[in-house]
Amino acid sequence: MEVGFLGLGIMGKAMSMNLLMNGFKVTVWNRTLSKCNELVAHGASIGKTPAEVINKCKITIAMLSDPAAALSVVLDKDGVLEQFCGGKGYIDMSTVDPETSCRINEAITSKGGQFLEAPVSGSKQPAETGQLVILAAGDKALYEAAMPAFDILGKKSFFLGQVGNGAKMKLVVNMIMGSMMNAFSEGLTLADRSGLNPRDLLDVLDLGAIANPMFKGKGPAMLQNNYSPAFPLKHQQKDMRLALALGDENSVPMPVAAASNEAFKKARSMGLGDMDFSAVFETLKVLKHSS
Ligand SMILES: NC(=O)C1=CN([C@@H]2O[C@H](COP(=O)(O)OP(=O)(O)OC[C@H]3O[C@@H](n4cnc5c(N)ncnc54)[C@H](OP(=O)(O)O)[C@@H]3O)[C@@H](O)[C@H]2O)C=CC1
Ligand SMILES: O=CCCC(=O)O
Repeated sequence: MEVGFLGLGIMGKAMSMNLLMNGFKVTVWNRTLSKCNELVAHGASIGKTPAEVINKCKITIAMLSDPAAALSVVLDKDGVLEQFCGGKGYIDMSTVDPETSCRINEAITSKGGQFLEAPVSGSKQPAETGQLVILAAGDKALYEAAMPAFDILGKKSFFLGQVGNGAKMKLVVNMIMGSMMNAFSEGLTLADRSGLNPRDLLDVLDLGAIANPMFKGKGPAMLQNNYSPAFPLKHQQKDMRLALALGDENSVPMPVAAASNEAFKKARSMGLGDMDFSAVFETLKVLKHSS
C-alpha cells in the first residue's frame, strides 16, 4: 500500500518510519525539509510540497502540531487542496479542535475527496512500536481503506461517527491526563517538602488504586529533572486550552482543568514549552525558591 505522510515531528517521524519498516511505500513531506532525510535513507520518497504528495498518493496522512498548522497545510499555497480530487483520501491524525476538523472536512469533500480525522492516544514510544490508540471519525469507507495502515500504527482503532467526535474524544482524554500530571507533580512536591522520600511515594502509588503507566513511566525521570520530550508541554497546553473551549461550548464547569491550564501556561512562560509536559513539575520548584 502507498501512503503520503505530512509532518515529521516526534510522532510523524516515528509513525511514518513504522509504516516504511512494515512494507508500505511512503512519500513524506515536512515544512523543514531536512527532517525528511532520515526517512529517505530508509526508502521513503520525498514530496517538495503537500500538493506534490497528494498528487502522488491515493491516501495521505497528516500529523501536525496544532489547528493553525493543520489548516495551513491544507489551505495555503502548494497545499493539500490544490491537488485534491475524487478518489483520494485525507486522514488528519493531529490533535485539533472539532471546528478545525470540520473545516478541513468541508474543504476536502468540496473537491470530491474523502476525509477522516484520526487523532491518537499514546506518545513517542507507542508510535515507534505501533501501540497507539486511534480515535477515528468521518468517512467510514476511508476508515476501512486505511485499516492496514492503522493496524501497523495502533493496537486498537475506534470509529466514533461524525467528524468532530474524534477530536472531542482526544481532547477529553488529554484534559484528564493534563490534570493528572498536575496532581502528580503537587503530590511529589508535597511528599518531598513534608519530609518523605518521593521515591517511596512512587512505589506506594504503583501498588494502589491510582497506579497508572504515566506515573510509573514519567515519575523516575521527573525526580531526576529529566524532561526529554516525548509529548511537548506546548502541545499539552494547547490541548488543555482546546478542551476548556469545548467545556465552554457545553457549559461544563472544569475548575480542575482550568487550574492545570494555568500551570502549563506558567511552564511555557518559563521557557519549558519544548520540554516534555511533565516539566510542569518545575513550576512548583520555583515557588520553593521564591518563598
Ligand atoms: N508527542 C506526543 O506524545 C503526541 C502528540 N500528539 C499530537 O500530534 C501532533 C504532532 O505532535 P508532535 O509530533 O509531538 O509535535 P512536534 O512539535 O514534534 O512536530 C510538529 C510537526 O508540525 C509541523 N508544523 C508545525 N507548524 C507548522 C506549519 N505552520 N506548517 C506546516 N507544518 C508545521 C512541524 O514541522 P517543522 O519540523 O518544520 O517544525 C512538525 O512536523 C500534535 O497535534 C500533538 O498534539 C498526539 C499524541 C501524542
Ligand atoms: O497527546 C498526547 C498523548 C500522550 C500520551 O497519551 O501519552
